[in-house]
Amino acid sequence: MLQVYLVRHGETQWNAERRIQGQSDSALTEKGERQAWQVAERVKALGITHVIASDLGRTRRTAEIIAQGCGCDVTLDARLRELDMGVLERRHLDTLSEEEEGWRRLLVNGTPDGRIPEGESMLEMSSRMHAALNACRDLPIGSRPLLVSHGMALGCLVSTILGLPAWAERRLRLRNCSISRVDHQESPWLAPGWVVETAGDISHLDAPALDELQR
Ligand SMILES: O=C(O)[C@H](O)COP(=O)(O)O
Repeated sequence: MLQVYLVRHGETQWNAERRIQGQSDSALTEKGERQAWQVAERVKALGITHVIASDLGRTRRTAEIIAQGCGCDVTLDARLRELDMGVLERRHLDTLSEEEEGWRRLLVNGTPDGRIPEGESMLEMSSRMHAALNACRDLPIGSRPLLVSHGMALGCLVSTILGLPAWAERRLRLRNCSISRVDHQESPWLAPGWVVETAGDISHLDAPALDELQR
């Protein structure tokens, strides 16, 4: 059975500042680097064969550290990027106007094509995240990949695997450098396809980790 590990990148400067990142980027903090090393330590005995990461800087750096621990190379896949937050990227959460907050609510209130102006919908993100996950099934038999991605992107992926809507991701805390695992099974009785084995595990971290909402 194919097991795929899902890791959210380490804490970044903008995570700490509560600044919206989306497909913009900021560097890992010292804590974020340490978190990535703790993931590497945790997974190095799991027989990871591939480390595949969103091509944004924060996920690439996290993946480089994990790959060093696992003795793998890093492969980049832009489909694993965070939601494109359009005109609100780089903005501090506490500076948003009522109208701008309304745009964010469109993402999570079930509006099918809800999006921030110039941004991406949750359905569009869900589609590319599933494509990236399903690409793991084309890896050689016996592969054990680890994907490095982002809070909303991974929350949306796990939620939709569970049969929840893409916007349910707000109900699932995936903190910085949390580890989740999804398995692909063939059993027709036990829901064939992807199943969630674990979600949001942070037991390997030595200090509390941020959720991007920080509330
Ligand atoms: O700030 C954002 O865009 C998200 O809420 C969190 O994104 P991240 O998981 O890439 O930090």
